[in-house]
Amino acid sequence: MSEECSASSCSSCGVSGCGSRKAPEEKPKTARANVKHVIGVVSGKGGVGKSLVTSLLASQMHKRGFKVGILDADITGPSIPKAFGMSGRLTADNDGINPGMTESGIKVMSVNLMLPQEDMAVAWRGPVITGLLKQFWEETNWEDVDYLFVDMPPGTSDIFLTVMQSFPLEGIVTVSAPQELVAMIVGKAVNLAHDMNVPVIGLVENMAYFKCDECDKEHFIFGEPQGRFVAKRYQIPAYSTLPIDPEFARLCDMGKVEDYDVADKLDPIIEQIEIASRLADAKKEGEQAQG
Ligand SMILES: Nc1ncnc2c1ncn2[C@@H]1O[C@H](COP(=O)(O)OP(=O)(O)OP(=O)(O)O)[C@@H](O)[C@H]1O
Repeated sequence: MSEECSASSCSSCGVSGCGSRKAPEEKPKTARANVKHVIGVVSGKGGVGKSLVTSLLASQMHKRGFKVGILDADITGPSIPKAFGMSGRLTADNDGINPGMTESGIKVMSVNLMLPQEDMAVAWRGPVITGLLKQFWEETNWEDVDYLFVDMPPGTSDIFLTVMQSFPLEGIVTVSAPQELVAMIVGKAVNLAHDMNVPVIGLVENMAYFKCDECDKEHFIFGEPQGRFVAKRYQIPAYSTLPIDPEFARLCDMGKVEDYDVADKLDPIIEQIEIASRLADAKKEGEQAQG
């Protein structure tokens, strides 16, 4: 029998018995074993469209027939449930916490699915957030997931470091807005990822241009996009641009982000994610063959 989670009654999820749940090694099985590939989506700065890109990548992978999950690690600014129009509270059972499910079937774990009201502020200190994130990873009943996308907190805070250190990230996709300053900040995240041995798979330059309905011309409002040069500078193998599109904001507000037709705009990133996964699978098979 499932019971409801409530973050208001406990520093983490508050499910009765949850706080005294046994240590991971004593649990029958963590869902972790069935999550095949974990991809982080990062940005050096807030508000550049990281959650939007996470949602679009997850939706695209799901449309390609993969089983997909999103772990919303942006604990103090969670926006994934709203973008997918999810409400209601999570449930838990003896095996762990059951993730929420989007309309199309993407699994989602987010603190906003634990709060009594979606506008309730999360003013928790770092160690509490760190504990919650580890719980999200270790104690969620993800079951079979081909690709788990982690919407990381913006910047390079201690929470960012926790995710980088505790989650088996196969690679990260970094999101930038067109201003050079933001690109420079992205460079910090990229350098940190390199230091932590996590490959940077792709760079998405969001809000790179605006396409006029009338003349069908692309206007580069913030000047010529710098992302291609940034990608080259940091040896990031895939690069995509997304336009400023009021439809994004409209669909996110309506909770219908899955309905956005991103066409082939993110294909270079998606192809690179698939290449990274194939490499990781081959590496695992090689290690298993060696015993
Ligand atoms: N290309 C775009 N065109 C129009 N609106 C956009 C675009 N990208 C993002 N937005 C809007 O900007 C807002 C911020 O986007 P989003 O939440 O994805 O940013 P974020 O980087 O995840 O922010 P934070 O890290 O602070 O949570 C949202 O309302 C989103 O709909």
